[in-house]
Amino acid sequence: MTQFVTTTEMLTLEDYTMNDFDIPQEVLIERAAIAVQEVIGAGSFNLSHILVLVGLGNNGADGIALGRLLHQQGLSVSLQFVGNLNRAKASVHKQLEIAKHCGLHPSEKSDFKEATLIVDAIFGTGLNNPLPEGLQKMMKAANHIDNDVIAIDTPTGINPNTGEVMGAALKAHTTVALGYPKVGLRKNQGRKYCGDLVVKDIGVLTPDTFAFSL
Ligand SMILES: NC(=O)C1=CN([C@@H]2O[C@H](COP(=O)(O)OP(=O)(O)OC[C@H]3O[C@@H](n4cnc5c(N)ncnc54)[C@H](O)[C@@H]3O)[C@@H](O)[C@H]2O)[C@@H](O)CC1
Ligand SMILES: [K+]
Repeated sequence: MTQFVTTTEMLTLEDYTMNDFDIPQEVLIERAAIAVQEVIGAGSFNLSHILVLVGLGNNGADGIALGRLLHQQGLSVSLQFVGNLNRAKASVHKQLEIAKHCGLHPSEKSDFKEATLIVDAIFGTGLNNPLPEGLQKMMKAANHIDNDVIAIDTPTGINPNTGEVMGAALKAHTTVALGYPKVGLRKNQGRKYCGDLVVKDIGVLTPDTFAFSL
């Protein structure tokens, strides 16, 4: 049976992996990106133009790394930041530098309708408040466009612990859960918004003695 986790449990396991085993965060981010790239490759998505919506935390960093891998595959990729880059985590700046070295630069506002596939890398397990109003509008508008959406880890706007919609949420065709799926994906609206749930190992380690709460 699939093991679901709370965000606190996921953070504990990520810290254990990075601190007790000295596995750098960049390794987990790269593996997250490769995992989503594999799901995209195995699916029947239209890859004519891929729009990656990038947030300011580690979920965004996963998205930039994925965008870079898809760009290096020869695909047409736009990276669009959601929020002010000046407030982004160090992991986002680091991934952006790498992407730029590889020839992938962030785009100004993109037309969602031009994208045949949207990657949702705005918020993951860090979402802890209702989405800002502007973002709620963007999510509602995007839900009316008929293109596939792949969510990295969780669909943006879904509370990863309760499955509730935090103001608005982006409906995914497929959600690629990293390490373990978060419990909100099987509760309330979380189940509907995540679409097909694919769980991928990204090398997060779990102590033998770890007591899962679910
Ligand atoms: N912890 C790690 O080192 C790893 C995390 N990973 C990825 O990182 C994600 C979690 O990353 P983060 O903890 O950085 O969080 P997110 O990237 O989900 O969110 C970024 C930040 O946004 C802020 N925020 C939350 N709700 C908001 C709201 N409504 N309006 C505005 N800002 C808001 C919070 O300060 C949060 O830290 C996971 O879902 C996964 O995709 C993976 O890359 C593996 C490694
Ligand atoms: K996401």
